[in-house]
Amino acid sequence: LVASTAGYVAYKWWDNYSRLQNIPVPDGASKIWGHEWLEFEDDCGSQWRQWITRFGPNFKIKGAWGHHDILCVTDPKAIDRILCKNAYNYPHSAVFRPIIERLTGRGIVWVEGEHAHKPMRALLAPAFTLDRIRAMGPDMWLAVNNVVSRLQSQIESHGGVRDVNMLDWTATSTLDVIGRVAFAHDFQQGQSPEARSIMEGWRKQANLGMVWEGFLALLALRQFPWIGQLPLPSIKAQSNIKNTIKPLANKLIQRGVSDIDNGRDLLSILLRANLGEKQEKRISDDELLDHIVTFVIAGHETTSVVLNFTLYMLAQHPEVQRKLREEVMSTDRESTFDELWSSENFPYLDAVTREGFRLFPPSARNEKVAEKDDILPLATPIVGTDGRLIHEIPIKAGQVIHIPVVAVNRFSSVWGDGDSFRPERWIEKSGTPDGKFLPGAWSGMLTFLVGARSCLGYRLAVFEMKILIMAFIRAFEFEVIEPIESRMSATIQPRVISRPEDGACLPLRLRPVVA
Ligand code: HEM
Repeated sequence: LVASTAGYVAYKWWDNYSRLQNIPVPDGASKIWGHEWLEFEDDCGSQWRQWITRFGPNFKIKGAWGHHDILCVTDPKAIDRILCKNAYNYPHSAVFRPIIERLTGRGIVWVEGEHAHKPMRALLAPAFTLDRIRAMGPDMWLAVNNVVSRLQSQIESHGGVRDVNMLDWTATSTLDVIGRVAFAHDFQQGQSPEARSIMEGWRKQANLGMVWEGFLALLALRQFPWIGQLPLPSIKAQSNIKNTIKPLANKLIQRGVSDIDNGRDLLSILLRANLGEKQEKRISDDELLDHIVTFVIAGHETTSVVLNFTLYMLAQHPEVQRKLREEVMSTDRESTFDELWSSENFPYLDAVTREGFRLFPPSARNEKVAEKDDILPLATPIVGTDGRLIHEIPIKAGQVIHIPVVAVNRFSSVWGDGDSFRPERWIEKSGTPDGKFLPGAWSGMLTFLVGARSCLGYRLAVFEMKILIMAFIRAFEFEVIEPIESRMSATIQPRVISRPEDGACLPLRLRPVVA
């Protein structure tokens, strides 16, 4: 026993020693938690930005519980290698795969490897073309208007001003939109039992992810993956959303072909495409349902996160809010995709939307693991611990890599005043990298990632966000009640600084807009 323990410790030491030699490492690592606790505690990338300022765009951090060092990468050429040029060598970390399977089933976010992922993406991509998204406009407006009207009536019945936890309303509106556009389902402004169950399930997961216990649970799963197979209530709860959505979508499939002939929703589009395929190339109903669950999960929480923080920013910056309202009140029409997609008709709405997506990427950090040895080229050489310049970083198989999306999106060297909410930068164009910094990434930012596994629904998300902001700003004035911080969880969450025990929360004061 002693000999094998000593052998294991020696192997772990050598494995870690032989990785990432000469790469700078910040001080202040805990013997037990490495730097991972500091990373977890971070408020929207400030810790990463401090490390970047001190050690340059690429450095390593110590892993918790003796895990090997983790490489943090923000160099654009290295990111291009990981996400674009050699993307299939960098799958999601093994910890997340079972969680993704429990959440969504074996859909496109779960699938790994070029041979499995590429054909699946080719199958789903035609559901997200410009024409498809264009046709979803009326359904999106219907869902958003219903939620806004319900909120208006509540506020009127309370005498015209009300303090509201906006989290409830943003989650409701994005769930209602995705219900309609993913599988023609009406979640009844968050009132149906299924909607309540989905939203409560998410809130619980988000709250757990923000606290010490959630951090510990992830470390335990990484160290002892078999824990994920135990019948623990918190692990079983991860399947609740999938188990709620699948029967609802299945009903639509069972209604038969005639009903889906003209459907504009993603399920009808996929069903029609599937029926057009030769028998041997068709996918099963079960796989189709996994895709729909994936769309609902990928599209619901993410969009509500960006909307939460954008509304908070607007509440914090009344002058921006007033200017935006002036612009969106210039018409009371339900603007179409073509009117909203380009920046020409509503330049300020476009600028506010981009600024929200830039500052608050729901997935603040992307984690990848190298499958095979590789070499990461660097756009800018870094100074190694021995003082010499490093032009490329050799990567060993199994290396865990963090891409701190939120820090990349806020780089002051790229964006100027990167931490400030300043929509004007998109109008002046002076403070935007115009796609030169990360070629191919939407608006030069990493919010939707870039490359082989970038977001398939980004057009839908941007269109939806503009409709949501337009509808809420036309209807209400937003005021800050208490200062909010942003916390890392599966997606970033707002929390009242003075009341962390409340969990995810966004109290705002709302007044109806008088036309
Ligand atoms: C604010 C809104 C959204 C953001 C910020 C966002 C962001 C992302 C990111 C970062 C990924 C990559 C995940 C990873 O591989 O680690 C992703 C993938 C994906 N997203 Fe989105 N997303 C949003 C909305 C949507 C919507 C509305 C849909 C569709 C209904 C959607 C569908 C997908 C799909 C299908 C993938 C998997 C792509 C693949 O692996 O090939 N997303 N999204």
